[in-house]
Amino acid sequence: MGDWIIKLEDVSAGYGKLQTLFDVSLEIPRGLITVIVGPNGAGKSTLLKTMFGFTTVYKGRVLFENTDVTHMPPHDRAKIGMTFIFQLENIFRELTVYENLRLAGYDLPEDVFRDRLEEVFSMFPRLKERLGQKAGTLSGGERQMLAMAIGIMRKPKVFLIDEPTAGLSPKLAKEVLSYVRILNKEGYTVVLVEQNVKASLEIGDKGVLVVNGRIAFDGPAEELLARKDLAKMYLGV
Ligand SMILES: Nc1ncnc2c1ncn2[C@@H]1O[C@H](COP(=O)(O)OP(=O)(O)OP(=O)(O)O)[C@@H](O)[C@H]1O
Repeated sequence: MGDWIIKLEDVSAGYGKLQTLFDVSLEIPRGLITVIVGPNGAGKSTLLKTMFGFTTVYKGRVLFENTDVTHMPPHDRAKIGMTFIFQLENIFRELTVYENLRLAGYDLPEDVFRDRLEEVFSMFPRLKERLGQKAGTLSGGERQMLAMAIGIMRKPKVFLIDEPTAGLSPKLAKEVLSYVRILNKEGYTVVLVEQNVKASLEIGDKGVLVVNGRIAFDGPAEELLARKDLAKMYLGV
C-alpha cells in the first residue's frame, strides 16, 4: 500500500502490568483511511493509544515517519504532527465553537488562524453557522465535527480517532463517518477505531482486525468486509 506514516514493529504493550497487545507489526499507509475493528475488549483502542504514547510499550518499536517515537510522550508526538481525538470529552463544552477553535490555535498568528478557520468552514460549513453557540449544546455528531476541526487547527499529519460514532444513532454515525471522509479528501491520513464495522470499513482503505490483542487480519478494507468467516466469528455482522 505504498508509503507508511506510522509503523509498529513487533510491539507488545499494555497498562502497567496488564499486557493487552502482543507482538503487533503494522503499517499505517500515508494519505489513506485505516480502520481498526474487533470484538469488545480486543485491544483496538489500546492499539491506537500505543501509536500516541498512552500505553506502556514492553517490546518492539513505534515509528512515526522516520522518527522512533516508542518512548516519546504524547505531547511531543502532537508537536511532530500526530493528533488524537478521544471518544468523549474532546471539546470544551462551556466554551463556544469559536472559542474552542481559537484555543486550539491559541499561538497562531491572526492571519494563519483565519486561513485555518476558512479551511475548517470549507470542510464543515455547519460550524460557521454555530460559531457563537456553546459547544456543549451541539449534537453528538456536530461535537465530533468540532473535535476534527480542533485537530485541523494544528495541521497534523495524522488523525488518530477513537470510536467517534459511539453512542450515536446509525444515521448520525453515518454522518460522522462522512466527516472522516471529508478529512481524508483534504489530504489527512486517518486511523479510526470503530465498532460500527460495516459502515466504517465501507469508507476505509485498509482494514485491521484485532482479536485478543493480536492482529487477525491486515489488508484492504473491502477484503475484510467480504470475509464472512471473520465477520461472523468476531464482528457480529
Ligand atoms: N486505561 C486502562 N487501564 C487498564 N486497563 C485498560 C485501560 N484501557 C483498557 N484497558 C484494558 O485493556 C484491554 C483492551 O481494551 P481496549 O479498550 O483496547 O479494547 P477495545 O478493543 O477498544 O474494546 P472496546 O471496543 O470495548 O472499547 C481490556 O481488557 C481493557 O479492560
